[in-house]
Amino acid sequence: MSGAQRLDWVSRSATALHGDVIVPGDKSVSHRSMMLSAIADGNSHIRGFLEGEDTRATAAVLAQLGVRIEAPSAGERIVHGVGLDGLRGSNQPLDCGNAGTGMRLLAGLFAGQAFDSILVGDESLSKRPMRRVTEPLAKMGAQIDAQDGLPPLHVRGGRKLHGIRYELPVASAQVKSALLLAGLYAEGSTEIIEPHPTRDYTERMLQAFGWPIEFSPGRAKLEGGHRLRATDVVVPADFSSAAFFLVAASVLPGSLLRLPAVGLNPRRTGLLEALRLMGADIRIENQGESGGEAVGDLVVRHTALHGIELPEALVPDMIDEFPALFVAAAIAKGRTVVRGAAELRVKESDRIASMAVGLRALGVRIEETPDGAIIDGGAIGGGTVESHGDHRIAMSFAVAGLVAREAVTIRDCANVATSFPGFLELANDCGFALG
Ligand SMILES: O=C(O)C1=C[C@@H](OP(=O)(O)O)[C@@H](O)[C@H](O)C1
Ligand SMILES: C=C(OP(=O)(O)O)C(=O)O
Repeated sequence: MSGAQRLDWVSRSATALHGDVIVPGDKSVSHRSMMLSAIADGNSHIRGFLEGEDTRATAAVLAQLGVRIEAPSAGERIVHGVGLDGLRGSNQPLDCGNAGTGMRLLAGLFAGQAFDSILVGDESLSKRPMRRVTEPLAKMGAQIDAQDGLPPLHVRGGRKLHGIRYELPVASAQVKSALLLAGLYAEGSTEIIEPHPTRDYTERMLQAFGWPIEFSPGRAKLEGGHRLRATDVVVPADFSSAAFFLVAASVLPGSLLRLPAVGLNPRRTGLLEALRLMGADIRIENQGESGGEAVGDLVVRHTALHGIELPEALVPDMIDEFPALFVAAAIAKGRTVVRGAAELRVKESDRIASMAVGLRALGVRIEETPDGAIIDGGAIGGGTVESHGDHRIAMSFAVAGLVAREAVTIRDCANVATSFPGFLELANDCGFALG
């Protein structure tokens, strides 16, 4: 995030990780729960809401547009829905912070409003491609102005939207969700076809709020002209946050961790499969359902990992877990090859480049390819690495430091608060030596 908040961490080798680690609420589900509650009729109660900067930015944008949001306790929100057409325009820019999910979904939601909105973001978000949403939204009749396809986005109000059938060129739940949210305001039906199924939280949550929607893996279809009914939402723990602990306990000898009640939507758990292919010992216990989502306790024990050729089909199901996977690969015995993951280059940082530069600084042999990397595992040395303003890069190098021969200094870690407030404390509570 901003230069004024620069915060460096040092991660040192530790003996073993033990205990229960309760990770915070899911970021994707939290964003969506706030957006749908805001435009529903009636009051929705959200539990497990992620108190991260990304999801709080989404809540602040909706509050700026006239939605009353109460926060009776941490992770709890009561959202007084204003109905589908109840948002009121603001003459101030709407700040999405660091959140690609926030900006892209809100662009879809605001495309059908009567008022203009200007969506802005921080330095990292200001470099992220927005044509993937502005172009298909324009096909629906929206007008969104951007310079070279980058934020700020000026979403023009008062446009009449119509549904489209759209085949996504890249697997992206954010693009799919932006179009579905615009589809609520469109005449006729909006149908999205995906090249590979992506997380279906928007579809499930629309259904929970009473909007008729057809969906199956890789396809979703809805029509305009209905209403959303307020409902209660229980947000599961975020698998992407759990991921750092899955890798940490897998690579550090003697470790045994339990991560209770983690969301296990199959479109999110690709890393579980990848780590198991590498030899990891991760079990699921107490499997059940919470708020319509599969949840379970993840129990992870140290085992020696070996390199793999990552099956490309797993890529969309673990799209946010590659920085953590790269660390596992750097420690595993043998070579790991990742292909088909070019999307990593347009996240909060270019995650292939950020990891390659950082791992090389720690003495790891890694070769970048346009859509992945080839990593030769072995010992990790110490050194200094940059987070590149990217929360997942920062946390991944904190994991690398656990097994490094010397201390690993990670520059600029304040951004961790975007998705995982309290990471440092939780990590140290289970045995990290991070400060
Ligand atoms: O829909 C979502 O909540 C998300 C979708 C993914 O992005 P893409 O849609 O760009 O793949 C993911 O990387 C992001 O962290 C959250
Ligand atoms: C890519 C991510 O989020 P977003 O696109 O919302 O910034 C992430 O959290 O890894």
